Amino acid sequence: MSLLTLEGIRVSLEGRSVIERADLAIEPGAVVGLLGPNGAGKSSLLRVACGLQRVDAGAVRLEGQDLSTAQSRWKARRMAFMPQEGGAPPRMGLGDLVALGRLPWGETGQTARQHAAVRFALSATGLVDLADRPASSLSGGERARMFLARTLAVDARVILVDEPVAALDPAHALSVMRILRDVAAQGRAVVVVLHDLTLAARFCDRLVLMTRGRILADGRPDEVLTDERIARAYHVRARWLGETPVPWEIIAHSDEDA
Ligand SMILES: Nc1ncnc2c1ncn2[C@@H]1O[C@H](COP(=O)(O)OP(=O)(O)OP(=O)(O)O)[C@@H](O)[C@H]1O
Repeated sequence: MSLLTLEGIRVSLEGRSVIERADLAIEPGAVVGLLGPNGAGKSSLLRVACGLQRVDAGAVRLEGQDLSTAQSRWKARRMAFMPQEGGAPPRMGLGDLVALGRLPWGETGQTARQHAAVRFALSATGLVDLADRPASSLSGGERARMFLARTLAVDARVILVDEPVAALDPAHALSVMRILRDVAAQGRAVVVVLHDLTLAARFCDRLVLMTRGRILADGRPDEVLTDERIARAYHVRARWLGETPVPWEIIAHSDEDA
């Protein structure tokens, strides 16, 4: 059974249609990459998926239950969302901010920080040594990893992340994509908005390509990322040079064996 389904979603904002019609079923165990040019509706669709965006038509179901009638704590324990803009970090330490991911479980303060999910999130994002730093003192990339860590700390079965690697250097981008794969392999469903087609093709099991509020294609990376579709969606020409649509790809950290 799908963990998360979006059925016949339509959204308009300030009189403009933002999502024309979208149907999506998300299964556990997979990383789904949500792609498309700026303004295609990716963030709007993620916000719909986690119940933050009102819809004009359609329904979202989480574990078969209509999200609009689901109890908020039930929802918050099952679904974690990392928005594109994490906002200015409040005046607190990084470790405490990541521990906020435990709030849906009724844990606060030190008990939350001691939770295995928080320790896992800090370690997976490479932030253990920064846990006592004020969140406001972090670099853009460290901050992005902190917000991802807070999302992972929820220990939710559905993880929705909007552009988690946009601010990251290649090594950290690689780490984050591997984390997403690892958590999906634990039987979770991961939906990740990406602009990097190389990372998307390499790490996602499935890609959903959006343009102008519609889903243009949905399938395996090699099925979705055709020259014709890349041109249609992004208005760029891509040349397929074998395994990936670019002549090189980042394959591992430099201290790892080839
Ligand atoms: N609050 C709003 N009011 C009016 N229009 C909005 C609002 N939020 C988003 N939009 C519009 O909806 C469309 C889709 O926006 P959305 O943020 O979902 O796109 P996106 O695919 O995530 O883009 P990007 O890659 O630039 O992040 C855009 O044209 C945007 O201008």
